[in-house]
Amino acid sequence: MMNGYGIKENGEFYPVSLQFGGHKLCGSGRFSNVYCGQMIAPIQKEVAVKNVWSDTETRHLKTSEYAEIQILTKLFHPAISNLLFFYSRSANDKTIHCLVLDYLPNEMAKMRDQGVKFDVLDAKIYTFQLFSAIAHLASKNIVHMDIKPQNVIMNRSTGNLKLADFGNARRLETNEKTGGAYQVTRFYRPPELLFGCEKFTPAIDIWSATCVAFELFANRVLFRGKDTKDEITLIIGVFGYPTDEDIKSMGVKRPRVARKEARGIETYTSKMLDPEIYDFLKSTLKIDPKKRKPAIEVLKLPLFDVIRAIPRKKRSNGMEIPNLLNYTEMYHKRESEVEVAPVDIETTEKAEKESKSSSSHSDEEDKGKEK
Ligand SMILES: Nc1ncnc2c1ncn2[C@@H]1O[C@H](COP(=O)(O)OP(=O)(O)OP(=O)(O)O)[C@@H](O)[C@H]1O
Repeated sequence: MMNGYGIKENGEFYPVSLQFGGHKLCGSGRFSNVYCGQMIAPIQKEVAVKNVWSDTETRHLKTSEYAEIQILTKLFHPAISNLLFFYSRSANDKTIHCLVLDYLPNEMAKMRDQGVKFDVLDAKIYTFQLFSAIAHLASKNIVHMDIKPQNVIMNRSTGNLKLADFGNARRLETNEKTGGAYQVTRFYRPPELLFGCEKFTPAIDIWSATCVAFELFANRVLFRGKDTKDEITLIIGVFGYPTDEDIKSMGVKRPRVARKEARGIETYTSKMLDPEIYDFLKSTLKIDPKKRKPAIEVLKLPLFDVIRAIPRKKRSNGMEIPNLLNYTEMYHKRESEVEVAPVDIETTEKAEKESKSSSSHSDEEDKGKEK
C-alpha cells in the first residue's frame, strides 16, 4: 500500500491508498522511467507509472507542486494520458515524483521504427484524436511543447490514441519565454521557434501535430533537418521565404538562409496523398502561426467525415471505428472513481516522507535519472 493523492473534479487533491500489482519497464525518457502494470486499488485498471527524479530546482517542491502534475490536474480528455493519482517516494536521499497515468500499449515512434504502416482510415482516426487532444489543451490555455511520435501512445487494436508526456507543457497565463530555438524536437519544431520567437502559443502544437499526422499518412518524416539551419532551409524550400507580414507577426529577425521559391507541399511530397489530406496540411502548415487553423476547426474538416458516419465504418482489422463523437467536446468530467477515505492530508504527507523506498519499483532501475 502506498499513500498518494487523487484529483477531484474541481482540481483539489484528496488522500488515497494506492496498491499495484506487478510492473514492467515500458519506456524511459531522459529524466524518467515509465512502468506499466495493473493497479489493484483504489481502482482496477492497467496504468502507466512515470517516475521522475527531482532536480536541484524541484527538490524543495512537494510532489503536488511539481509542474507536470500541476498541468495535468487541469486536463481531462479521452485523447490525453490523464493523471489519475500521484505519490512520492525516496531513494538514495532523492525524491521521486510518481505519476499514475492512463496507459496505452503502443508508442507511435516504436511502431514506425518497426516498419508498421497505417492505412488512410487509421491515419484519419489517429489524427482526429491528436487534434481533439490539442483542442482541449488550447481550451485550457496550455501548450504541450513537445508533440512527437515518442509522446503519442496508441492501442492499435481498438484504434485509440492518447497524447503523453506533459513534462515540457506550459500554461499561457504565466507569460514565460520559450527559450526559442531549442524547444520542441527539431523535426516537429515550428518556424517561429526556429527563427527565435520566444512566445508560447497553441499554434506551436498545431505545427508539431501536423508533422506527426503527416507521418501517419505518409509513413515518413516530413522535415528531417540535420540541424536548425537545415530544418529552416527545408521549410523555406516548401513554403517560400517568410514575407514581411510573417516576420512582423512572429516578431523575429529575418532568417539568414537563401531565399528560395516555394515548391509547395504537393511537389515536395511527390503528390503522394489524397487532395483532402493536402487541404488539411495546407490549413495548418503556415509560416505565420496566426494563420494556422486552430485545432477545434481542424476537427470539422471533410477529411474526418468518415469518423462521423453512422453506422460506424469498420477498420481493416474488422473492428469498428472507435466512437469519437464526444471527443470534440472540450469538457469531460473526471469520474469520481474512488470513495474518498477519511484520511487527513497532513498525516498522509508525513507518512509519505517516512515511507522511504516503499515501492515495488526497483530503485536500481531508476538510478542515474537525476536531472
Ligand atoms: N501513459 C503511458 N502509457 C504508455 N507508455 C507511456 C506512457 N507515458 C509514457 N510512456 C512511454 O514512456 C516513454 C517516456 O515517457 P515520457 O516521454 O513521459 O518521459 P520523459 O522523461 O518526459 O521523456 P523525454 O526524455 O522525451 O522528455 C514514452 O516515450 C512512452 O514510450
